[in-house]
Amino acid sequence: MAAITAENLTITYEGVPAVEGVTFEVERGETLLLLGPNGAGKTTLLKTIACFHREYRGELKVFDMPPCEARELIGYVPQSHSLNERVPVTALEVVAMGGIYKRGFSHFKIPKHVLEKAEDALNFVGLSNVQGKLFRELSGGQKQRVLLARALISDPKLLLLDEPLSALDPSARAEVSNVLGKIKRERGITMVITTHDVNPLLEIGDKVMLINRRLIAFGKPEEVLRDSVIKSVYGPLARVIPVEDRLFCITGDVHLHGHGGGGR
Ligand SMILES: Nc1ncnc2c1ncn2[C@@H]1O[C@H](COP(=O)(O)OP(=O)(O)OP(=O)(O)O)[C@@H](O)[C@H]1O
Repeated sequence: MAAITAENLTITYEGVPAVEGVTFEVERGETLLLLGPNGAGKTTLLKTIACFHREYRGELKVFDMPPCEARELIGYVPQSHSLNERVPVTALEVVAMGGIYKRGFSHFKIPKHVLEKAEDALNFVGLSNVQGKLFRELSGGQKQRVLLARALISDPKLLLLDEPLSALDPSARAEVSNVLGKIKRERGITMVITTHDVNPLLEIGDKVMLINRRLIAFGKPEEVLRDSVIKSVYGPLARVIPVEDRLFCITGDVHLHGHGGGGR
């Protein structure tokens, strides 16, 4: 059974399509990198898989169920800067909240077993040393790892991550990519990761999907990341450069940060 199946999927906002006629499948345990320019429909597709947005036609199944029936199996990791940071919560409390909401607790007393799971999750992402620190005082890379821990606490079978590397410096990007690799290797969780910059994630991506409202290309990284495909979406300056045994994809402004850095 596939983790995600979409067939002729069209997603609309008040009747206007943001994603149109998309067909693809993600196998269990696979990591899919979802790539596309601004406004291509990446977040819309992710939110629809997560059951946050429900206006679609065509077929969409998550573990063979409609997305809203599969919610307990799905972890969603938003962009870290989309969180309200005025509330003074600690890293540990942010992680524990992932367990509380899923289990339907209505009051803000975190049960001991949830706190223990939160500690384990923070340990898994390498952040046990900051558990008592305020979330808003953490670095960008630490915040993103806390959000990963929060999603992991409810043992999801599918993790949906919206631009987990955006607004991070190269060393923080490497930190977060390493944790994503660990989640894939040690937990075997299926992941869909939206990104403008595919380069730091290529090591963990089994498949790449390029969309621009419609599906442009879907397949293994070396099948999708080809000059002609990238140029068709990002224009003539975009290109794919083979560097030793890996690919480097330049889709916009050129920022080369050395090995594992990001060209966009
Ligand atoms: N709540 C909404 N209501 C109406 N239209 C929306 C809404 N959210 C997104 N859209 C539109 O849907 C299209 C796809 O947007 P989406 O945010 O999914 O793209 P994206 O690929 O994630 O873009 P970015 O990389 O800039 O985040 C855009 O045209 C956008 O304006």
